[in-house]
Amino acid sequence: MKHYDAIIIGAGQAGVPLAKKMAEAGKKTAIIEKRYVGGTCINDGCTPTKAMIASAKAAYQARKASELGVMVSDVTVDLKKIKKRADGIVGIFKAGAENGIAETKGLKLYMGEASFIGEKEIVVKSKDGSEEKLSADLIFINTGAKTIIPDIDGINDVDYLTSTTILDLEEVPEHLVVIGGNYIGLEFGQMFSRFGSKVTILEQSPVILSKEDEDISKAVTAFLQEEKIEVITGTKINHIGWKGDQIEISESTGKKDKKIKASHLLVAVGRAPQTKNLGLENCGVETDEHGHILVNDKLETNVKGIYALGDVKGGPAFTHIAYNDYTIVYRNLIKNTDLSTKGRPVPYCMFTDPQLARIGLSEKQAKEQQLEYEVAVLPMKNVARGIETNETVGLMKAIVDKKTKKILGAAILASEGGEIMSVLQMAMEGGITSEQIRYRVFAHPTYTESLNNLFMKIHK
Ligand SMILES: Cc1cc2nc3c(=O)[nH]c(=O)nc-3n(C[C@H](O)[C@H](O)[C@H](O)COP(=O)(O)OP(=O)(O)OC[C@H]3O[C@@H](n4cnc5c(N)ncnc54)[C@H](O)[C@@H]3O)c2cc1C
Ligand SMILES: NC(=O)c1ccc[n+]([C@@H]2O[C@H](COP(=O)([O-])OP(=O)(O)OC[C@H]3O[C@@H](n4cnc5c(N)ncnc54)[C@H](O)[C@@H]3O)[C@@H](O)[C@H]2O)c1
Repeated sequence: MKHYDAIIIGAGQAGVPLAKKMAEAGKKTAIIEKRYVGGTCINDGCTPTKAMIASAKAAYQARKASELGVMVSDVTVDLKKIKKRADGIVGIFKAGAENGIAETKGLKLYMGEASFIGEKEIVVKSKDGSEEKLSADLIFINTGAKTIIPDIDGINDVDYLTSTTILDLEEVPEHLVVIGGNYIGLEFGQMFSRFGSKVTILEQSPVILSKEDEDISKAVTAFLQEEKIEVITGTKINHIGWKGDQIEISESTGKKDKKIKASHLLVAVGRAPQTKNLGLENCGVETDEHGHILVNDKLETNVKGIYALGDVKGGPAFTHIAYNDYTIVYRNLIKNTDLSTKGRPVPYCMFTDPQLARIGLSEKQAKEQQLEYEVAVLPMKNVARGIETNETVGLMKAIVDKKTKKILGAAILASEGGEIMSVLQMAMEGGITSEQIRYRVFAHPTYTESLNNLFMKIHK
């Protein structure tokens, strides 16, 4: 059995940089990957979807170009070409991650599926059937998550798509029905609508984006409906089956029963941690009832020397959180810091157009916590930059502590919302108040400049 100082299971957003840094710090390190180096983000998540969303936006803007006095006729979409571009970008990013591993001295990549056979012992099973046993003093689990297939009658009899397999389509679906009205459902739903599909979103909660404030959820629903996307909420799907060459979805909303026929069905109801086949019973690492690995705020499991990072440990499932997990674990182990995940900001951005970017508390959460707060709202139709660029859909909203005027949270539903939100995140981290932002000088005419006007709602 080969012994290492450190083994990383999963070459995802935490695993790759952690493996490189551990090896550079002089630790004999192995990283094991069962599928593609780079994990979900690079291969089937952020990278291909954001590349394809850029194509969808180009199609949308070309159709709207006449509003800006630019005449474009016959906008057509070539999904094969869009896919080729996205695949090309994925290829470059993946090769970058692979080369980074190959060029790091003291780091060995094993391609195969890892599972525990003892507390600090692992077997790697390769696709060719060969097996190798490894052991290490430190083990880091970064195995990510995969699509949940809900327990709906008949679903396994039809050819449904997931966020991974939908990336292989080369023809635009005639009618795409999406189960789930959150990040994946809405990003793909709007993308394919802009490519030319009829799109229906089916969400079981009374609203889409049910964790967000009501005004935000309503505003997103409104712009999706404006683009002719059908949004059905409060639905219960009773059965899914074939009807000729179409997929038939039988659902009830309230007392109304409906059958919807679709050429394609996308399942986007969340993701589950990849812990089932890890043999955790052999090392004693504990999980919660959903299979997420239980960790403390230093990302240590209940077994000394075994850590879990990224999606597999539950909580917010974003690339930047997985990456931040690596920086915490690495610095604590190698740089003797005492960092934790406690109180770290959790920004996120849904890449619909306009983007929905969030940081800190929502109004709903501020109310639940019985905080004394004020709310500032600025519609994008009142933002100079938005008017000039013809991007007037959405709103900026901030929650401010009534006494200290510190920003508690923000929702920026705007073109480049993610960038605007990051400015507010920095203000929150630096303790800059809403009153200071109200009077700060920002370059004109930028979206950020409108933060003056947003906080004018409070500091009149
Ligand atoms: C369609 C889609 C779009 C997304 N868009 C965004 C976005 O815009 N922004 C954002 O922040 N996040 C986005 N996400 C989420 C983001 O991709 C994840 O949060 C992120 O990839 C998590 O990183 P990770 O390192 O925890 O896991 P992953 O990146 O999933 O990596 C885990 C790796 O472990 C490997 N593995 C699993 N089990 C084993 C085993 N037993 N042995 C060996 N290897 C194993 C897997 O093959 C995988 O390569 C998106 C996700 C999806 C699905
Ligand atoms: N831009 C981004 O940061 C981004 C983009 C895509 C994905 N992601 C990550 O991917 C993860 C998964 O995203 P997701 O959208 O699949 O999951 P999600 O858990 O965020 O949302 C799933 C939605 O499906 C609904 N749902 C569940 N069962 C249903 C049913 N039977 N019928 C109808 N609706 C049902 C839920 O109510 C919920 O609204 C998220 O945790 C997110 O962090 C992030």
